Amino acid sequence: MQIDPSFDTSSFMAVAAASPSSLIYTRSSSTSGGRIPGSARRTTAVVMAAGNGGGRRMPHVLTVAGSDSSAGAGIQADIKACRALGAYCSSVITAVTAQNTVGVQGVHPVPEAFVAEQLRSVLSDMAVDVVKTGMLPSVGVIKVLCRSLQEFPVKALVVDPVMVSTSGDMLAGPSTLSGYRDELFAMADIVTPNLKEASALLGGISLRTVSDMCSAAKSIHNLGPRNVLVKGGHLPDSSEATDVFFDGENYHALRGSRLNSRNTHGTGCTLASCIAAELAKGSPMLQAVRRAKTFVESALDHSKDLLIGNGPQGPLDHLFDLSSTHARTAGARSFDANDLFLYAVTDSGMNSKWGRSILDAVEASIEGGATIVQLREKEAATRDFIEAANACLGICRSHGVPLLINDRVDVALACDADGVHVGQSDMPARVARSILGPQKIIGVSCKTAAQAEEAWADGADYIGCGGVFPTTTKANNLTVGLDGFKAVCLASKLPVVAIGGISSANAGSVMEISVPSLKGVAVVSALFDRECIVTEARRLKSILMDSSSPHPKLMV
Ligand SMILES: Nc1ncnc2c1ncn2[C@@H]1O[C@H](COP(=O)(O)OP(=O)(O)OP(=O)(O)O)[C@@H](O)[C@H]1O
Ligand SMILES: Cc1ncc(CO)c(N)n1
Ligand SMILES: [Mg+2]
Repeated sequence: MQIDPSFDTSSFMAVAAASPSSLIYTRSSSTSGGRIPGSARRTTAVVMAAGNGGGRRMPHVLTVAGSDSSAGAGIQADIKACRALGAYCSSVITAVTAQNTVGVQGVHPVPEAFVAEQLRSVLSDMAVDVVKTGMLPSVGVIKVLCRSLQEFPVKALVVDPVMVSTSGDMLAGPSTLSGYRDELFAMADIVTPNLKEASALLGGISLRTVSDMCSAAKSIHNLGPRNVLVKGGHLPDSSEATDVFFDGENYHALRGSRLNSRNTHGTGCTLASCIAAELAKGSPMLQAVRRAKTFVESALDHSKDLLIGNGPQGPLDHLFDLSSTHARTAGARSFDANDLFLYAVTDSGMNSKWGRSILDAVEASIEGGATIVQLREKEAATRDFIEAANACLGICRSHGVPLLINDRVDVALACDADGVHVGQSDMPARVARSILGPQKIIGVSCKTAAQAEEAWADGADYIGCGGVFPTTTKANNLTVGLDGFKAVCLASKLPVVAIGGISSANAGSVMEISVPSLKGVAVVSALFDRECIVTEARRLKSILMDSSSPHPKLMV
């Protein structure tokens, strides 16, 4: 099987449309003795899907492997890894294993005829792009697979010659060695043995160095596969996890640093599945291998502190990316207007005047009681701004304090901040909302009731209204005064935070306006242009609490 690097889904749809789908299906149901229920209905569905050319196709990997009850390796790893990289993964189960983080307690092979039946079910119907193999417990299963692949050719075949688990337990009999060498390797686009498997395939030779791995890759290449990846996850005394890739001409040492983690069970299955997923997406082989290795590294890194099981070998969390997606989409942080109570807005000029890093300033404001932080960096280079925002986000998240970015929607996106605050001449809130999505917090600076109305219509969460008092922080800033401020608060459908010239001397008079929409005060110099930010924040907080109706958050 040749991999076609130019493979794309549209050309595939054309082939699918041209092939007599119903004929394929009829053939498959007759050989399965008519045991697939609803075959007539499904035949119609296939014809319709192929006929109208519509719908969304996903790159499709079929894994032919064993089930791992601990779900870190085997079929379970393959399905998760493929999905993490955007491919659909169907599965033909060759064996059911009983295993956990201690080791393998039992292996129950699936009868060969039933492996054949599963293969036919999937390959005859589901437009598989790439087949990936894992645990093939007997030479009989290898032969069944070779026959199926001859009958239903796919774009590429990835063979992970699983023989021994990381815990040292046998997952395939020695007779499978001949099955791999004499039958399957010749059909494989890539074979991915670990050190023990490479050694076993080559009669038990010792593999201790990267140079040994290169020789092994060449010898295995002579057995027929187009490419070989000898995995060095178990290379002794190495601070690196180096794999050797050989395409028949060139060797590539794929270096990575070795991560110190208990949770490495399933790295091999994951790597091979990721290669298969990338090939199904159309990547050329070396790129697929590199991307797969990068994914394994990320998964290892994200799973370092995972505590699953009591044995020495824990699983990877393949879907680690879902955690951040979940936090973003499950409304983990929906806007709470009470967070506006003591709103700290940073100022780089003041920080440099007092010789403070932005991070120290933010940390001190939170320690003193700030309930929300906005980073307002007018001069910083974008790269520095993102770096500072990432650091501040760590502090804010650990205290449950939302972090907003002034003006820069791109920076907010880059660091996954909680939202943005935009002024009247910045990006319109409506546009910011469409870019940031429904979960992020958006605040808008408003001086008039009309602007407050527009902010509400644009999907903002709150408005900042001012300058309530004259300020030197913002040049040429029109002061609306306490009366003008109160008028906007009364008109606003959104919660309001007061801003402009607010300090511990006048914060009480602002809160005493006591309009329901008024939720707090925003301060810049009253915190950051003072010697001790913590003290000033504490002072302000107590003034606000004394002069406002009880703050719901503080009553809990
Ligand atoms: N501790 C580690 N740090 C970084 N990369 C690792 C580590 N362990 C394994 N890898 C990488 O993971 C991939 C799988 O290699 P490994 O040699 O562990 O395969 P394996 O023995 O088949 O795994 P399995 O446990 O699934 O059987 C390789 O790319 C390897 O370099
Ligand atoms: C089912 C299964 N396949 C592969 C491996 C290799 O890690 C394993 N431990 N279990
Ligand atoms: Mg392995």
